Amino acid sequence: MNKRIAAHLTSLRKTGRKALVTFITAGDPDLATTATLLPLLERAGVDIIELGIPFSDPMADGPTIQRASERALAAGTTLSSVLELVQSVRPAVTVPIVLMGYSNPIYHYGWERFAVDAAAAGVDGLLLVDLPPEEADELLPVARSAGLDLIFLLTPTSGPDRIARVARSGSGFLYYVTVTGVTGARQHVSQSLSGELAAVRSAVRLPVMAGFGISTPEQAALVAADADGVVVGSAIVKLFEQYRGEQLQEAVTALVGSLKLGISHSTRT
Ligand SMILES: O=P(O)(O)OC[C@@H](O)[C@@H](O)c1c[nH]c2ccccc12
Repeated sequence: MNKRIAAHLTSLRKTGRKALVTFITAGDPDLATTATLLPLLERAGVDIIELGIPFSDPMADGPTIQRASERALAAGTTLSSVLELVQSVRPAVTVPIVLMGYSNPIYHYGWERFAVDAAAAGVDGLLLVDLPPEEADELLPVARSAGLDLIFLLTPTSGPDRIARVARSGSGFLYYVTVTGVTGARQHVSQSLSGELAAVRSAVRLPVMAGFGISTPEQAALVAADADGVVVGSAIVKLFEQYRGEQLQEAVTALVGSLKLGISHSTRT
């Protein structure tokens, strides 16, 4: 269990607040921008930072995040330089940092070496999109001993056995993917989401963060009502296609602020 994630989510729950989790790709458009944005995201109100490790074949990502990965790879971003970046910004960022990625680069880096190096850099959690609990037998023990939470995904098609398996293997929080398909802003939140989230939350002890397709404060408020927090990625990453420098910082701050406000108006527990 990672102390930073558990402490932060417990304090939110005790004060009846919902978490805002945001995703950006490390190295998009360069690592200097990422180093500036991580403390800025915390100041804007983000509770957990998801930091994407750019990958050449991001099969779970829609076009917006695919293009972010391409920009980061074009800038020469590597797994090692992402870990160095986290280490350099860690003193300025108190909220948890969760690395998001695909298992291939981590496998080549070495499961145990990665868990040790990531924890030493100040990473709090890891979500590997294409590594279900059944294939995490090597990573789970070394992540646990390094104090890294392994976060697993649930989807609308996850049955009771799957939910139990993911809840047993994962720690920190569970990620509920609100729609079937890839990441990317959607027009509407699924009508069945509320019931699905209620069912998952009653079956697991871990906090449940819901993501995919959330791009407006209204959508964030709607989803937050039935989850412990919401995840927003593409709507933020889209700003990287339009802005750079100070303008990007202002745009990210404004969007995060509006999402945070939307979630704070969210009702129910
Ligand atoms: O981009 P969206 O639709 O706002 O969804 C969040 C998502 O981008 C982020 O959590 C994420 C980025 N890459 C992923 C791969 C799998 C699951 C989740 C992710």
